[in-house]
Amino acid sequence: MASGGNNENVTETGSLSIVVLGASGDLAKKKTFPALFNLYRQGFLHPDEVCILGYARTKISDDELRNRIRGYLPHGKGASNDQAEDVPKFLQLIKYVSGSYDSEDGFHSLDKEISAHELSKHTAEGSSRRLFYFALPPSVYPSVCKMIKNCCMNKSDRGGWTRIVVEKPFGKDLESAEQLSTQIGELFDEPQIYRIDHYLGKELVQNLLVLRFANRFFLPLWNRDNIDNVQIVFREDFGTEGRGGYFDQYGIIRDIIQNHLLQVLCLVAMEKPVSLKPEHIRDEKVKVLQSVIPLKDEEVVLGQYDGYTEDPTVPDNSNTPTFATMVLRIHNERWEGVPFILKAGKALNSRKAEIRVQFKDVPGQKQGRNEFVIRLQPSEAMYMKLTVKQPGLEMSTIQSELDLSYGQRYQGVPIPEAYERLILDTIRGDQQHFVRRDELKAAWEIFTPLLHRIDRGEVKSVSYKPGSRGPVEADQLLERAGYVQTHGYIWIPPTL
Ligand SMILES: NC(=O)C1=CN([C@@H]2O[C@H](COP(=O)(O)OP(=O)(O)OC[C@H]3O[C@@H](n4cnc5c(N)ncnc54)[C@H](OP(=O)(O)O)[C@@H]3O)[C@@H](O)[C@H]2O)C=CC1
Ligand SMILES: O=C1O[C@H](COP(=O)(O)O)[C@@H](O)[C@H](O)[C@H]1O
Repeated sequence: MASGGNNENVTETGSLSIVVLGASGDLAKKKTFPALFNLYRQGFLHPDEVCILGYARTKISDDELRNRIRGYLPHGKGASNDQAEDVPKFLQLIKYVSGSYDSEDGFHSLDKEISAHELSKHTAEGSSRRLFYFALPPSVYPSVCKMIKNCCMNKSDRGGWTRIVVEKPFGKDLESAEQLSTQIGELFDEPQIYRIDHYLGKELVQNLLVLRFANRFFLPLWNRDNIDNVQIVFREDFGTEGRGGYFDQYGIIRDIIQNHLLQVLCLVAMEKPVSLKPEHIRDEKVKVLQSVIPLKDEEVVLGQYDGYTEDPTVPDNSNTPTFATMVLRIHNERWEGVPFILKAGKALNSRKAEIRVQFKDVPGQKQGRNEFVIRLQPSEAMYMKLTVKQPGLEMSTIQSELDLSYGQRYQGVPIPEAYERLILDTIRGDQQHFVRRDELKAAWEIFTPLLHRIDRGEVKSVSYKPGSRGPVEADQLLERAGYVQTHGYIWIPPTL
């Protein structure tokens, strides 16, 4: 087997080449390079080991690439002096190679640059680390994998490794995803493939397993006997904004629900893994996905915001949903009968991502149900809504909260960006927070029948006003699923 990850004998030090493929693009400049910069600043990328190579078709010089990236690194207002001083040092680590994605010339040039770097660090052949980050459209993944395999691998296996990080979307449906997986799988072994889902790198998503399995509070309650419904919500207060062409081919289910929200669902619903080893965790996630029963039409609401088709890159008659609420049901002992409501929308009235676990009624208690909310963003927090006696002489009850707001509790502690953490995991060979092939397959199995029917125009999106809560039908579905909104709860933010 080729060397990859999850192997105790692999190299953790020595020359490290990080190649950003698609270096001239949006993702690279907005996410990948800033994440690398943050890792560099914190000492995770050592200047005496690392070289960063950008690769793309655009013909630009090293300096032109550096200038494109510079503005996206935290160095202006709000950045510390140290950060500003680190920028030029970091940029000097970056070189650029131009070439196409389907011819060997460019990849031979890339290999030459990598080898020159390895030689300059006196790295023995085959013991170096080579990381290829695909900030590219998936259509070119197969040819790029082939080029890397033919031209850029470690020359022999002496503890070094070659790993690839691939971005979503991994296919458009079950068949295309499986085809892509097979093509990549013929060239790389699973431990070399890091399918990134950046929601798995968010602080409070990473906290989920600790929270669930390290606290007595939750262990006995986390099941159908106590929990009435679970909502996993993603809301954005802006539309597709210049990404209409891409978005229209995918829609909100492929863009957010099939990956980000479903990954969160797995962590909320899975059983305790045998150990914290990546394979054990991923085994449990796959079991959850395989236990999801087929979606029912009456438990799906799709929406499209007014004005979406005014984008010139979107067809006038597009049925692509920019909003969806749907109920997933997990057929197992723990969750039978508990609706998992996944909700995602663009151009809504607020921006947030959260998990809301609503508990069943307490007999005779009318104040409102207990809820446990984990807010992934903005302002990471978790809070429990609970009933207490109203302070004072009278015996009356109100809803209040136990509140763990990260900004308050962990003042001055920086929360790492998702991409930063996940790239570091890749360098360390930890696949826990990456999507395995069978997981991906099971995820597509859930949504493919519905997606095909939407693509054929058999399931329609209803319209909603930008800046609203989305279609009213979605709130009606929520109510039918059993969610009871708490009225009269007022949160008073704590002051220091
Ligand atoms: N640490 C902190 O920062 C804390 C903050 N708070 C804040 O207090 C406020 C109240 O908290 P909370 O009650 O948990 O959260 P929200 O008021 O945001 O939402 C409560 C629930 O009601 C739904 N909802 C809101 N409006 C409607 C509607 N018109 N029809 C149907 N459903 C609706 C929401 O759905 P949807 O998600 O779709 O909007 C959500 O499921 C929030 O702003 C919250 O952020 C409270 C405690 C701690
Ligand atoms: O993957 C995607 O995620 C972003 C939202 O990411 P977040 O970390 O800001 O919540 C979304 O805007 C985009 O459409 C989608 O492709």
